Amino acid sequence: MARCNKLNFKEYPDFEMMAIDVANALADDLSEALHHEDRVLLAVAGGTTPGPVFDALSAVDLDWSRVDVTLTDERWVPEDHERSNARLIKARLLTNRAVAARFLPLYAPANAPEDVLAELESGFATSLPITAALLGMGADMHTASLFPGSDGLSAALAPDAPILLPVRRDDLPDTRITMSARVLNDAVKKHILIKGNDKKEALEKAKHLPVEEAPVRAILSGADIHWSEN
Ligand SMILES: O=C(O)[C@H](O)[C@@H](O)[C@H](O)[C@H](O)COP(=O)(O)O
Repeated sequence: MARCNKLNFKEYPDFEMMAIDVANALADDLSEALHHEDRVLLAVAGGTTPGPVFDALSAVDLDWSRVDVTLTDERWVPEDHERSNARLIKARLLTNRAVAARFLPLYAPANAPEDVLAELESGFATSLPITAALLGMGADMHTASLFPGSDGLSAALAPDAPILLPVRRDDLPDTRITMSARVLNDAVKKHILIKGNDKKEALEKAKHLPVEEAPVRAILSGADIHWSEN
């Protein structure tokens, strides 16, 4: 993999090739870990970019019955809501061969995440650390729901942060729940999937900013960055 300013940066000629390559990389991470672990944990971002990765990954032949699948973050909306990441994952990833995987949700019916945080975290009691994480990034340098300027960010960046935290910012339509930076960064393998020149430039900029302004920095160390222009 080519190195770009010390990041493990891989550039692809098009998004389709990138999606297939990233799906294969995730499948390799999981298969390798399944040789020596009873169960493995895959954590994936939602949003608009990773759908084609999920399509390819869901068709891979591996022992999905020993795979737990969760989200790096979620919108605090019911699972049938159009902005629900769980809805996306169930439609695009937990299908085909991957239908045998076990889903660990970051949402439970309650008005606010604070009401059910303990219950949600208990789902991870025996699953952490994350075996493989597929993360995205916004042009504002957020990753998962670690948003610059949000309520909850400094707690989520703390070295002793809990597994899950609520995050709010006035301009976000939903309350978010996110895995803490500590838990995401502890993933055995981290893949960051980004598309477009604006995000490539944002990533370059992030390396020179404090983590509070560029939260993606918290998970960059050792991560493989996968980028295509279109
Ligand atoms: O559920 C989410 O929205 C995320 O986990 C979030 O961090 C996402 O990865 C970025 O916002 C990039 O989103 P896009 O892929 O839509 O650009």
